[in-house]
Amino acid sequence: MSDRSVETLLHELVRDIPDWPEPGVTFRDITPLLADAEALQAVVDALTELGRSLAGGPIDRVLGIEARGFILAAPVALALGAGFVPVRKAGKLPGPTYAVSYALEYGEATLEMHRDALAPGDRALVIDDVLATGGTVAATARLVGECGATHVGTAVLLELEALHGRDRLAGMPVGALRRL
Ligand SMILES: O=P(O)(O)OC[C@H]1O[C@H](OP(=O)(O)OP(=O)(O)O)[C@H](O)[C@@H]1O
Ligand SMILES: Nc1ncnc2[nH]cnc12
Repeated sequence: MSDRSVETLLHELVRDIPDWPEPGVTFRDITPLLADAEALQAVVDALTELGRSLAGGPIDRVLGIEARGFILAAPVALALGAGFVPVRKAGKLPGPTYAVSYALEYGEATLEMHRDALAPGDRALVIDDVLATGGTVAATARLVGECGATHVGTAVLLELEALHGRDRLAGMPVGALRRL
């Protein structure tokens, strides 16, 4: 366990990259945080607890969103004793999928999930690194709904409040370890 709080770790170890991937965007780079063993353990523990409290009940599957979400969601799934489900960018999953297209802070994307990844009634927790415009989480919640499963919550490291993602996710249980 780190002596530094999760808030402090996120402050110290997430680095701002100005004008990347395009002018006007300040990219929040989590790679220094991932490279610090204590910090990585601390944020995985904190996301696990946040996810548990958002869900307020059983969690059958933890969904990780490609690519940075994968890194955090798999250890959270292990900690919760739940299975892991990858939500991938278009064209990467081999089986029949559901697909949803959405807009990002920088550009557009399509997310896919295997149709049989969740059974009707499954309770799914979503884990990602950054909540920005909310498009990614909204698309993922739609994929969960397509399976007849329940989105019990989304937990992220960072919420970029200026982009008002939470407005788009009204009514969904969403939590962030740090708000910027
Ligand atoms: O709230 P939004 O505006 O939808 O943005 C948040 C998403 O943007 C980033 O993913 P990106 O598509 O850049 O993928 P990456 O993890 O592969 O870098 C980030 O990891 C979130 O998934
Ligand atoms: N500014 C940002 N930094 C890192 N990831 C992001 N995803 C969307 N906007 C982002």
